[in-house]
Amino acid sequence: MSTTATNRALASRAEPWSPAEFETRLRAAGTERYHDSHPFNLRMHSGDLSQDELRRWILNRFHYQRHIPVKDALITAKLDTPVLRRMWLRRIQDHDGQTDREGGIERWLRLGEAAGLDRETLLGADGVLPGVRLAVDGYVNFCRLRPPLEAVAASLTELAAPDLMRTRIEAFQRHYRWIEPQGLAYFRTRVSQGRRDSREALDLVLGWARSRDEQERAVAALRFKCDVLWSMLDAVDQAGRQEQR
Ligand SMILES: O=C(O)c1cc(C(=O)O)c2c(n1)C(=O)C(=O)c1cc(C(=O)O)[nH]c1-2
Repeated sequence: MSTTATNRALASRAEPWSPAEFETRLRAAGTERYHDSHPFNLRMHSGDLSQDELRRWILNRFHYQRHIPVKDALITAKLDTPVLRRMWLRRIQDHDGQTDREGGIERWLRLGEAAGLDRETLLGADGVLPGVRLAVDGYVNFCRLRPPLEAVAASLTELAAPDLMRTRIEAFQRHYRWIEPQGLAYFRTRVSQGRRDSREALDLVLGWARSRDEQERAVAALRFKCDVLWSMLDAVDQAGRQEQR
């Protein structure tokens, strides 16, 4: 038996963690390797990114943003009650809006414009780095292939996202004044949306994961998602360093 299979067999026999301990482990998994401590994010927050580096990040992160509603549609299709589907459908609407010219994707396009990137460039996706494409594909396919428990647990990186948004807004206002302030609307909106989304997802995961094996799968899903976000920044960071040579 492989190590993973052996661990699973042992986990399936172990007592489940108490709800409090499970929540503590989830929160720890979501913060230990969260991308707020990635060197690229640290440089962003201390004002050390060049205009090109920040534009490259905005363009590459747009690839992630535009796939969030796709992965949320895959999750919605797995949910088996109207209440749950309605809850998850709202996430798609948050990103896609109810009509043209609204929603999170539109706000991200406006962030790009505020930073001097036109929407055709963002939508054309020519500058999306291979590592970013793979990381985003990895996340979308994870949500396509895994059960709802793991797909929803993967979204729990959002537990830490609202704090990061606030840090980012302050950093942009202080260090990157060349970005027009109305471009920051995306981040402002995500503070409350992220808080609500992560609370809902946490309640689902705490309720669904009954056995120790399920609890461990949820924690592993969250670690995987941290790796997705980390790899995207690795790719963006590396591209900047190559350019400087
Ligand atoms: O800028 C960020 O650092 C950040 C992180 C995350 C995250 O932690 O997954 C999301 C977002 N932003 C975000 O804007 C967003 O809409 C979002 C959706 C999800 C998700 O997994 O469902 N994560 C995130």
